[in-house]
Amino acid sequence: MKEEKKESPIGVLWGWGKLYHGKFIGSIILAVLGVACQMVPYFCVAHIVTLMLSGEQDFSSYMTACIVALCGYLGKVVFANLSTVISHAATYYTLRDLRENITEKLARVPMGTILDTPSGQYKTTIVDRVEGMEPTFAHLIPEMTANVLVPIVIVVYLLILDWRMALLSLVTLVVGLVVMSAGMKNYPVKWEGAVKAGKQMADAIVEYIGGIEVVKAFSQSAGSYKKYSDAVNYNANYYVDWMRENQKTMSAYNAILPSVLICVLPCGFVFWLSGSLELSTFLSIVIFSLGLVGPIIAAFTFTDDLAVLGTNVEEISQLLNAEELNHKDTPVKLADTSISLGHVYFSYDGETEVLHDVSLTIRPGTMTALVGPSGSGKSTVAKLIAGYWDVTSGSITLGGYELKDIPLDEIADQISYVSQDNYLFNRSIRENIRMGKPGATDEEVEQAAKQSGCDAFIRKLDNGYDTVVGSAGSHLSGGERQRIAIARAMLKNAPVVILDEATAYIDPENEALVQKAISALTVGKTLIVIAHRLSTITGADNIVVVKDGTIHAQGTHEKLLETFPLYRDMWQAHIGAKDQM
Ligand SMILES: Nc1ncnc2c1ncn2[C@@H]1O[C@H](COP(=O)(O)OP(=O)(O)OP(=O)(O)O)[C@@H](O)[C@H]1O
Repeated sequence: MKEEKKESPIGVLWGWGKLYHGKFIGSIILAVLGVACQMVPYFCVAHIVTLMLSGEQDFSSYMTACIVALCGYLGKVVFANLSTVISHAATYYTLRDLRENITEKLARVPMGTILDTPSGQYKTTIVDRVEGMEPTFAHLIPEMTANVLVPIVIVVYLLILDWRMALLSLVTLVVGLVVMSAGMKNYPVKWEGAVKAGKQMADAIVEYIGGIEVVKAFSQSAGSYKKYSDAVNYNANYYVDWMRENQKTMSAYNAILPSVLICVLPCGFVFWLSGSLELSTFLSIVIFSLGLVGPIIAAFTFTDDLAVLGTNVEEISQLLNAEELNHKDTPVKLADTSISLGHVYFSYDGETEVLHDVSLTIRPGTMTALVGPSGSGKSTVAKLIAGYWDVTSGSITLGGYELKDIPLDEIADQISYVSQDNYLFNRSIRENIRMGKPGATDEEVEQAAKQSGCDAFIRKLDNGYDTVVGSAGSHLSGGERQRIAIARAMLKNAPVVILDEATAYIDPENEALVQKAISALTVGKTLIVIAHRLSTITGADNIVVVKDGTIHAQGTHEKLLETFPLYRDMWQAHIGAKDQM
């Protein structure tokens, strides 16, 4: 098989910034001009030395050289700053686009991929790793290019002046490079380990904070905190060990690289004494050699960034290239809201099959209830219909079209999925409800809240509809969160509504109200309900009994009571439980 050629990390990076190539190229040109100007004072000093040695007495010649040197210095300051400003603008726009692309991508990958990844990892990639690209984009690209290019030009000039001295000025550079490459040999591997340690730490802290209620309730703070503190300690020790390992080579490198004169001076004296090197050339070369050091050291400071680039780019690319849900983009015209499942098989992990040969027809405008023991696969069926995952085999159609032929946003427009743990964002109640229909007026939002029976409790809150609900709606009770989620779905007014245990948290006092609201919401709609409380679905047009990932029976409440013992048992258990309440 032909192996696909992998693009270099710099190539990938350059591709990410393609909208801003003009700016990046501009910043490189300005940075080159800046470093070139930085070298001007060295030329001027060399020129002054030559003038002095030649016995020049004209004051204006010296002053001209000083003014040119000053201009060079000012030019360096202006060009370097302009380059930095432009490269940073291009960089932050690129990082913004990158983050937006990642979040857009997350909307297109199967829910399973997202749920199976600890949220700490997403935070690390989207926030830290993307931010880690800043030095590369804003500094490495313009500054390293400039700090490498200009010394090359100077070395060429030195070669013209005296090739022996030019080579001697490069000796410490070459030795420094060799020492550094020995030290950097394991850098990418080490950085990969550091990334892993960082991720472990992020996962541990996200888990600890997320589960803090459980931790407190079960007095396990020592135990669960240990996982976090272990991760933090591991991370710190990892960096300390790494630093210790590198200390000798880095010290040697730092000592060798700037000491250019170590060869230039003694050998220069020998050549001068032997008459093969002019004094003015010798002194000019000494001055230029010293001038070389600054840009070269500046260029070498980016080697760390270069070494970690591969790992960072790989991590971000993995997210950007994650497998997407298999859906077409061409809009379709759905005939109606009929839904049909044909011989559907499904596995979350590719190993354990959760649904086996499920076939089901849901007519438009009807109510279908999925009932069955816990873990039987009811939510899985509902989520497959909502397009959260692709089926492993078999087909699901909506309005006559295969689900995978309908664009994802069109499915989202057609279906409202209300579950028992609908997420509320840390914004006002008004904004949370408005998510059902962006652009809805305040009146529409309040109307939906009234219909879902939450207007009264919202008005009792200090800030009414403008009350901020806290992280994940933590300032509200389970039942309140639930009703807001129902209001959101009401506002959305999608033709297909899936209620996955949506009334689970509603207290008996509100249940009648919410049931009434749900009835109003679902008039003329295709409704799929998953309910443990069978009394809420006795009026369904079709009740589907799911057990062990297959459909065991379906029909009306009366028909199932008559013909299907498992349903009869479930009904008896439900009635019994109600009686005991
Ligand atoms: N994201 C997931 N990844 C892996 N397995 C899952 C996932 N979600 C559910 N499962 C498994 O799939 C099976 C069916 O789960 P599902 O949630 O569909 O059942 P259910 O009938 O809706 O249960 P309940 O009534 O308790 O909500 C279970 O064995 C469950 O452990």
